[in-house]
Amino acid sequence: MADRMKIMDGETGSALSVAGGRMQVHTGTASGNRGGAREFRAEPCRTAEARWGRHAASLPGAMGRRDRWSRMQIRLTVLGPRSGQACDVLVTAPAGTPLSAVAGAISASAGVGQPSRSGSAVTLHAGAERLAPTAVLGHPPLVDGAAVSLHGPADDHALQAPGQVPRLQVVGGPDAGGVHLLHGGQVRIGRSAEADVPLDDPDVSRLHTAVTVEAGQVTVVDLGSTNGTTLDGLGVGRRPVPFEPGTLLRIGESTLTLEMPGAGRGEGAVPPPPPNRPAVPDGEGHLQVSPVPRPPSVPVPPDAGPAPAQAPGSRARALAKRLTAARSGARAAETQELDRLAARHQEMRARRPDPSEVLLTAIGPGPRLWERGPGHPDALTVRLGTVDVPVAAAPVAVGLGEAGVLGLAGPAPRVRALARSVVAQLAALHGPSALELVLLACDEQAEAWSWMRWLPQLRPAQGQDCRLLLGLDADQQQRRIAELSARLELPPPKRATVVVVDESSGRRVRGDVARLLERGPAAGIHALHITADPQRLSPVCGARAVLTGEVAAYLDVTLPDGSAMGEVVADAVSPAWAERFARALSPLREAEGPRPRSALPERARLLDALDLALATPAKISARWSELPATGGSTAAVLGVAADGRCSVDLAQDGPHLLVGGAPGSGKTELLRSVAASLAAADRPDRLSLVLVDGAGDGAGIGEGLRTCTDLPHVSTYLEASDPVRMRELAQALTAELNRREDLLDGRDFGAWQAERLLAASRLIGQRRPHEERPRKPSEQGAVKTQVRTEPTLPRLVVVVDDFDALVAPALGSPGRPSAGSMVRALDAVARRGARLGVHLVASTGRPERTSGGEVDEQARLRVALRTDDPVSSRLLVHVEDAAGLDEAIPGRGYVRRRDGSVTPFQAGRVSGRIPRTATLRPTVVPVEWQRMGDPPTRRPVRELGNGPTDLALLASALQRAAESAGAQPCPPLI
Ligand SMILES: Nc1ncnc2c1ncn2[C@@H]1O[C@H](COP(=O)(O)OP(=O)(O)OP(=O)(O)O)[C@@H](O)[C@H]1O
Repeated sequence: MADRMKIMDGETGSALSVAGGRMQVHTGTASGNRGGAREFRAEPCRTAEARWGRHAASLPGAMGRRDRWSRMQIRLTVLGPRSGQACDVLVTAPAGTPLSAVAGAISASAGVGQPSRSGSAVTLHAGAERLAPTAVLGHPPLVDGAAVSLHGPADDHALQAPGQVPRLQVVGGPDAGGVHLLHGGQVRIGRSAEADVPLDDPDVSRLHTAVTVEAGQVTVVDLGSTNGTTLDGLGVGRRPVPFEPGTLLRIGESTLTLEMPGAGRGEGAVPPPPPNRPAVPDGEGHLQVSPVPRPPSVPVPPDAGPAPAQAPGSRARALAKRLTAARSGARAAETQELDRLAARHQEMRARRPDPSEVLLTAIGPGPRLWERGPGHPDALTVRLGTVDVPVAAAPVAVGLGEAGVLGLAGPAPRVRALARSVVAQLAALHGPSALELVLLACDEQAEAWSWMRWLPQLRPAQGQDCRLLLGLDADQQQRRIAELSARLELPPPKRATVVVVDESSGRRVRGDVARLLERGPAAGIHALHITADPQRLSPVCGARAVLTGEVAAYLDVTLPDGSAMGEVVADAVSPAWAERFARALSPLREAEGPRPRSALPERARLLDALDLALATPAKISARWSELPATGGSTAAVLGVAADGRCSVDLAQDGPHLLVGGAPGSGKTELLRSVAASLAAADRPDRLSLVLVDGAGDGAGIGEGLRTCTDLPHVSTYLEASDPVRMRELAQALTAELNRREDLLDGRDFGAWQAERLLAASRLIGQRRPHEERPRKPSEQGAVKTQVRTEPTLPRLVVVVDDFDALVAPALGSPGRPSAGSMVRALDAVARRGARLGVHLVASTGRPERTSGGEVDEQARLRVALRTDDPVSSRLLVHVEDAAGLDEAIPGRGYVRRRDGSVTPFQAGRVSGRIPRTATLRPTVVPVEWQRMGDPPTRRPVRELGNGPTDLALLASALQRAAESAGAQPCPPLI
């Protein structure tokens, strides 16, 4: 356990330190305050730590900015010194941490050395790049999904865009998706490992074809292959022929194209593609890609019929007949029709990106990244392969929206290669806000899907109890199916779900998959059902693609309209391709737009909301010194609203605040937060707090308002279980009201304060006309002191928890005999207080009991936390919404102001333990991806130990600030 920590406040020079269980608040020297330390016996708490990063990141608006302690979390793969040895690790560290801080732990995770090994003694590479120890975690290349190697430079699969170099792209076939840069000279393509461009295509010879780049010209020759080479359908022999961009090079079942970035494509050249999308590092391991609202890249011409790829096979065959007729010299009109068709297919190829385009889209990130939202015409449409009818390499695609369930069948390795291509298209073209992916596969197939662990769409975004939406064993499968099944009755959300159900090993996924496949599409849950045997495909598949042929390179496709197409060359991509694709996608995030108004954090820390995360005396003194000499502040921060801090001003919006809610809804905590934030707002000689625990339960440790008594502003604390003191306080409160009436002599508190301010400024300005020189600061200070020595009247805020227990005390409760006098005194405060600078902040657990009383009537500021019923909510804030609030989120509520507006907010917590800096220490934890579908092991929510709370930290800082400002707390009322 790390038991030493120090938090410095750079602005003020103050510090909080915890060492050996003792907490010290050191007064800063930057503002000239006296140095010193105040001590608490404290056990550092292990659990409060987890909240820190989450809260800081979750606060919206002004408080949602990433502060200097924001947390960075990335998943990396560590490649060990022996090839093939790799493990994933989760690295958590404060943003800005250098690699050297975790290099030792990273190498230890691969079984090399000790975690404590100095970072500079470890050499790490990301691809071919040697990483400097000063490389910053969370910034490229050390972002989510990166692979770092310990054994020297790794194969540079360059997760960067390929830039302006000519490249060969494998656009179709059994090993599609490759992007090969042509730097010059000869490049041999073949099945052999010796080939410069190896292709896993059984119909390709070991060394099949060569492409040569020389003096800016690109040529192609056949290297004596068995099955020959064609370029746009024309045979290529041993003599080099020019290879033009845009033409199709066919070898075996593979199709390749040449791309020459920056170069035109001859006559009628295609305009250069749009530039890649900017991906801005957020310093926390991700790259933010902003959405580009634009029409689909190639709009469908208005007069165009349905895309041939989705057209019935008969239609395609008819088009082919017309092609033949035209070739044999038919009329010019037919030729025109052909040209139109060719252009149309060019468009279709662009709309149905081939696997190499899909890879470039992820790596760029390319202009088409996540282009398809819910209304996009090609949403959920995926390319399955190509067919040479009516023109070469026409893409064949199917819309999952229409099909509902797409069945893919064939021998396991081949069908998974096809499925990889389909899933990759979905992930490249639909952002995580438009698409959720879920994987259900049996244990033994899991490894084949390991690449999916990097996809952002596989992360749970709807509160699912897991770290990735995986169902790899019976338990995970049942959980995922239960989560999805719970949505079957609901209308489809905007965000689609695609479930990948892999049963190609012959084993069935556990759970009611049949029901999910049948009813899912109507609820926006689509599926890919993958089997080895076509007979085992679900009968509800709306479209099917069955691998055929000797080496399962072709597809028989049945489209949603029932039409069929044969001899489709399947798009298939390798596991290595998929891994590279998914890692490129892993760090990408959709840049956050403005937070929706309804979005509130589940937890909020009051000190963050007060902008006092480091509550140091100097910071508080500086705040108080900005207040006018007289008057003061009655601003109280309640917590966080959707657009930032949620605060109220008792004097302006009140004068009184009533808080209601069911047991456990967070009333007491909110009252503590109000007391704490009032104290932070003004000096204890100008604002005095009287605390009353109406249910008399303040004796328990950490209970009631007793925990606030260290605030220097608290002059009086009372438990309602003491009838004698209760009667005394009731009398004292009434006497205080009378005293104020006399002093103010008919004026109200605000006017009296204004008069004092005027008198003070007169006093300061009195001698000015006769003076030859302006007053020195020391002389002004003397005048201010003189103003202060006149009779002062602090604002008084009476905070009463469980007011309902005073109104209707339980039979036999010790305070019962005096409760009536107390209620009468509080009623008087409610009635007369506004004019006299006396405010009431009261909570009620039974609004029906307190409703209609003076306190209820006079409280213009009203809060409803979760209520047991709509009636209580209505009694509190005139709307019923508080009855629907979640029990699991204490502190969530609505505030109603004088003007009738009702705003949801999350109350700031002040009794929580101070977040420890220990969590801000970098950690490197190995992760087993197959287990990421399990419920995450959570730190216990219960706070352990009795470490210092935020409230104690604030109270200590306030006491020091009050001392250094010479602010004497007000005398007790009793
Ligand atoms: N804003 C908050 N954020 C996080 N936790 C909170 C918040 N408010 C309250 N809680 C937690 O909820 C629990 C109940 O809070 P609290 O005692 O304030 O509720 P209450 O409404 O006063 O309950 P009761 O009427 O039973 O006294 C406590 O464990 C507290 O720590």
